[in-house]
Amino acid sequence: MNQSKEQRILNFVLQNAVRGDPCSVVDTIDKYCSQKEWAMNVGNEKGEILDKTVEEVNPSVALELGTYCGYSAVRISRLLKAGARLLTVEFNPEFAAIAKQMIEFAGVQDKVKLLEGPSEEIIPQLKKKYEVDTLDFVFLDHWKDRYRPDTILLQECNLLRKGSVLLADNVIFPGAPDFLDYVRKSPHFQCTYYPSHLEYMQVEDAMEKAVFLG
Ligand SMILES: O=C(CSCCNC(=O)c1cc(-c2ccc(F)cc2)cc(O)c1O)c1ccc(O)c(O)c1
Ligand SMILES: [Mg+2]
Repeated sequence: MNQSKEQRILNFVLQNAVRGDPCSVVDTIDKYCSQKEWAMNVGNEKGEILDKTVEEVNPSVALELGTYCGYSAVRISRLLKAGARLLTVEFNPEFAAIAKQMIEFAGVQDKVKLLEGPSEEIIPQLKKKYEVDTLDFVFLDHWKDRYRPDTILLQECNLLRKGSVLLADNVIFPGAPDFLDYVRKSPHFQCTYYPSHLEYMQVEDAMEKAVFLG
């Protein structure tokens, strides 16, 4: 049976990146996806905005919605301090299987917990089943029409505290207009807009940071 694009990306990493070196995994995925096959990783340009935000927050507990092949899970976890952890949620079992192997090859498996299932089911389980008190950082990169409902769900589940930082990918392309409208109009969020480009393309995109004010 012919391989999926995601399997081809993983194979390219297994054959060309350095095992246990997260930076080489990130660079190798970017090399493949910019030269061979486009894929919906956050990419290096928006990845640098992600890096700066993670370094600024220095989270003990981080959540990612939308793992895909594990590119941003590796990118985020390489910056986490000792003892900090990333919970990453993936809906698609094929993507989750690829991401698991990517995370293990990068050597960050001790920092990353991959949760398979829809975000709307997993978010309400975070406190009791995954022993989360509150989240310091949330990276939204899953279905774009889930950003707004899941942001509301995070608040309803008391998973945000004063200063919790949300960072959303693709707020311009494919776009998350209802999320932007919600956080920018809400008195509970302080928002910052970061213009950028769609990964590996010269198409306009952007990221939005929304800090929870309590
Ligand atoms: O992961 C998923 C769904 S697939 C990934 C979503 N991401 C995108 O759709 C995505 C798409 C594009 C893009 C696509 C076509 C273009 F022509 C141009 C751009 C770019 C991105 O950067 C993206 O992130 C999930 C669903 C439900 C859950 O509850 C859950 O936890 C996870
Ligand atoms: Mg994205």
